[in-house]
Amino acid sequence: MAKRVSMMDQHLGPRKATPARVRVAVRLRPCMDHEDDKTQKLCVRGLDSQTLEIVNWRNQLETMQYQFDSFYGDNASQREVYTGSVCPILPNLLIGQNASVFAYGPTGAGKTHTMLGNPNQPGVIPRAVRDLLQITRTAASAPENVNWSFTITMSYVEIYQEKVMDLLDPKNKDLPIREDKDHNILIPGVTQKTVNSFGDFDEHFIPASQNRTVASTKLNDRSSRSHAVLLIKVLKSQQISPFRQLTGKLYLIDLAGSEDNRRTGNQGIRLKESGAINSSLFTLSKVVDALNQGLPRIPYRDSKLTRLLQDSLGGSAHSVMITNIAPEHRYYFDTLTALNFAAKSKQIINKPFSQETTQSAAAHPAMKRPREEAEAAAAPCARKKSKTDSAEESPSSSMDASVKRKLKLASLDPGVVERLLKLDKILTEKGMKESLLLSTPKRERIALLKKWEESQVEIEKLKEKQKELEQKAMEAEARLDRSNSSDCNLSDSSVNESTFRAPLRGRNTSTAKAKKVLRVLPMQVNSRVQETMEEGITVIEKKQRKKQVTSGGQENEPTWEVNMRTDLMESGRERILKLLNGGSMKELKSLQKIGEKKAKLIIGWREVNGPFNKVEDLSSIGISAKQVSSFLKANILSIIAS
Ligand SMILES: Nc1ncnc2c1ncn2[C@@H]1O[C@H](COP(=O)(O)OP(=O)(O)OP(=O)(O)O)[C@@H](O)[C@H]1O
Repeated sequence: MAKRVSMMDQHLGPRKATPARVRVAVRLRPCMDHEDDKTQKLCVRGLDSQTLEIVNWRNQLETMQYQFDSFYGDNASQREVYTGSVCPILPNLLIGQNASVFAYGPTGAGKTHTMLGNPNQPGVIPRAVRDLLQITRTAASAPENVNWSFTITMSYVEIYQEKVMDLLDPKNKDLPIREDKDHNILIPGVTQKTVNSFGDFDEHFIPASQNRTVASTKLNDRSSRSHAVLLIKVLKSQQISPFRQLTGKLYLIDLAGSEDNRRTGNQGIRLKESGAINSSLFTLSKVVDALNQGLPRIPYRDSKLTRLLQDSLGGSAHSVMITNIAPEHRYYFDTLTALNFAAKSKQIINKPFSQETTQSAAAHPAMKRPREEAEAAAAPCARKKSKTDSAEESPSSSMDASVKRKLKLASLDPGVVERLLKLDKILTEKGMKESLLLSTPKRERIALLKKWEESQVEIEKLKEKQKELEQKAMEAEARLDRSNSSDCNLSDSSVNESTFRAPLRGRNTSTAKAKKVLRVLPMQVNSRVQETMEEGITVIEKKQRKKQVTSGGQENEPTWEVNMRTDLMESGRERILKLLNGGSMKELKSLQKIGEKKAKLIIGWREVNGPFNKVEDLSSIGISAKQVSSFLKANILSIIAS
């Protein structure tokens, strides 16, 4: 669970201080004009390490003075700027606080030079990364951090024409910017690379920088056409319970310069880019004004730039703004605007807090036993970030990856594998090879296919065997019927077994184990008595007094009389009575000649009057004596047979 720890709560000595103001530094670039013109055209000069003056355009004989946290003159080195303004905020990252450094100023004033520099004069970005690596290494070896580990990751994006583009993976275009419940600004889906050494950083950063949109204008040969944002995350994780995690984020931002298009000579796409740049910088200025005036609504959402800087301006970060200015007279109004913006920005108060989370012991990887790890890996939706590359908050990509990694195919049902194979076929046909569900190593896939084929053969064999058994059962039955008919010389009008309901209905020709079957065989008209398979039971066809012919001209079916041993009759009667008094609806319905309606009547009667004393009491619910008698006979036969 994430929790905010305010600076007041931390007992951090000097850092226990009050909310942090945005620190503003101004850097004056050297004059780039010809030597001869220099003195005449300069409009700004430094007075000390914090103060500078600029000519008052209303009165050339006057100057206006500005004071900032730091002022770096035209001969200040990259190292001075870095150590004076950026280096002091880096330790905050190790205690889970955010920091941001952004270079602001008109086009051609030296923002990219300050942030990036060149191989001979490295700027803020390479210096900060190098120092962070060093600081975390030192911290990791300190005795108080013996149970902590440190991880550094990087993401790099540009905001080009109001679109967030992933410079580490240019395919990732127009990424969203979101805010989590703790008001942290996130870029879901942005590429994140782990940085273990400066070599790692170079490897990712250099090609990514080449992806940044740069073009030539009349004021700058290599003018940035976008705002570039490098995000460095420092994760400090406790390796023992309670597994605290501190996440500090450092934003290093090289803003595009404000442009006066009468002087840049921009046209077409350059003009469009310039429009987007100026509009986002105008929103930035509105945000600063709103913060200074304490307005209830700060228009962060009016541009992608301000949305991304929400943490840094009036938010949770320790922020440093380096305002770059140019000394040449032709830049006068740009410089004045930049200085005024810087002056009002320094009044902004941020409220840094530590971003700390704790993981339950069970959830921490160190506490997972191998089996739990395997289970976590097998869970299709489980999210596990790769050690080197990952996408921040990217549900779809991580889901795809986890499905590929975590489908434990060897343990899948062959039917599932078959369906997956079919799906893969469809995906392949649609050209979506990267989404294949069975993207597992070839060896494993072949083994699975083999297993699946074997299962199919096994299923076929079982089906064949079942057919054979059914055939045999039918033949045996036919043989029995033939022998019965020859022995008894019986007619086709034999009593159908279906006359006996549920208890006898269990006869299944396909089951190998034959059920006990009662065969009631009709006698011939001459009243021969047939002993049934059950000892003591005889079934006799009643002598027909007269051949009855129905109105339809059909002969009536013969009726039958069952003679049974008295003791069998009595025990059957007892069992039926027991059923009548205690049987459920379903059990009652399983009795011969009892349907739903009668079963309901039986239950209702016994609820009101108590148990039946004898089966004949069924007459109380409207069953005639004759019906009771045939009910008894039919059911006694069924019960004996079952
Ligand atoms: N302090 C400095 N020392 C030496 N050269 C500098 C300094 N600052 C800027 N320059 C040079 O000035 C030129 C313009 O600088 P840069 O490209 O950094 O400007 P920018 O503010 O980033 O412009 P844009 O907004 O158009 O991208 C570059 O050639 C750069 O090397």
